[in-house]
Amino acid sequence: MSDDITAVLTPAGDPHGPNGRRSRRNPSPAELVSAPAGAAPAPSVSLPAFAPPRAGGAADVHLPLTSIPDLAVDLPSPLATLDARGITAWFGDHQVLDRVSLTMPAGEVTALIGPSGCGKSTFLRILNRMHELVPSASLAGEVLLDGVDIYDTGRRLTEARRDIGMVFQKPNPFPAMSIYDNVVAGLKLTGIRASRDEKDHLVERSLTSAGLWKEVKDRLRQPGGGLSGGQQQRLCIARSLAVKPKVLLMDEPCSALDPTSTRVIEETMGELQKEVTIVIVTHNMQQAQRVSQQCAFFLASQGQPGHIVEHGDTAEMFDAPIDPRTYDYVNGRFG
Ligand SMILES: Nc1ncnc2c1ncn2[C@@H]1O[C@H](COP(=O)(O)OP(=O)(O)OP(=O)(O)O)[C@@H](O)[C@H]1O
Repeated sequence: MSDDITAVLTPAGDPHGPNGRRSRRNPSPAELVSAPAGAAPAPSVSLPAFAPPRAGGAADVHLPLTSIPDLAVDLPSPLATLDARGITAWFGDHQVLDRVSLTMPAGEVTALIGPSGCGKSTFLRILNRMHELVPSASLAGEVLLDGVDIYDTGRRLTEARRDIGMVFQKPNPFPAMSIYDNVVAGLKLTGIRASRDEKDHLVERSLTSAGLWKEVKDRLRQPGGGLSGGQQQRLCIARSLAVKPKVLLMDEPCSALDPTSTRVIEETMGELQKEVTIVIVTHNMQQAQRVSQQCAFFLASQGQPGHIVEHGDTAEMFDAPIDPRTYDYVNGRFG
């Protein structure tokens, strides 16, 4: 990526529509940096189904790159709590979540568990406004980051994405781009300027936090695609960390990895939670127990939309769940 790239940001428009539903808008490059490898960019859409037309349509706005002084220094982001309130979600007319409320406390790891199709990933994607990339998607409810609604019309989409990063199931570094450039890629795409020294510092800091620095410090100019799967996933974590998010969302981050790489990522999460609040979707009950302090059990039963059956302290959820369905699920009796 060249240094003179101009960040092209697409205004979010009004995410609220009639009936309290929020709906889709055009993807920006900042969204595409966090999109899974191989995922087709969301189609360019004119106007959301539920939002009133805006004069002039969704024209791109070229914003100058801005320097954010606190970004590239050692100061950690203040730990933040993420609060989802009454989240209901649809794909077209298909309701997939029903009034899901969950507090994900600052500095803790919250695990989302439940059978396939119960809406865990949809919920996760709502937490950083990726749900709206799907053309038919809409939602109702609030997502508060330290009390501020990330869907508020006064907040830029890129701001929400910077504060709430995402790591996907399949590692998705830019394969031909160097390890160094992979880490700093998010800066330009979120409109942040940093000096060479700041970038050097940020790369070392982010790779160290992601548990990868020692393995790659002598080959930072080699392509990210040359790393092993587990290393690539940690590179993606480093890329997310480079913009100093307050929350890191992880959607089955170890499901494509071998047990050794999985253990390294889990250890990395243990260190990371000191500087960032983590929400992880996992099908691995042992992993949920190992890495999380809070746990939420989702279920979509008998054609009903997904909802939370039970949530709370992870040890209690596994040792003494209140609901018999939770007991059955965490003991492998279904799902
Ligand atoms: N892009 C989409 N378009 C239409 N329906 C979708 C889309 N993505 C998910 N769904 C539907 O939403 C529901 C919830 O899916 P979601 O992927 O959130 O569940 P999940 O619990 O994460 O499942 P898994 O554990 O298998 O990943 C499912 O019925 C799914 O088919």
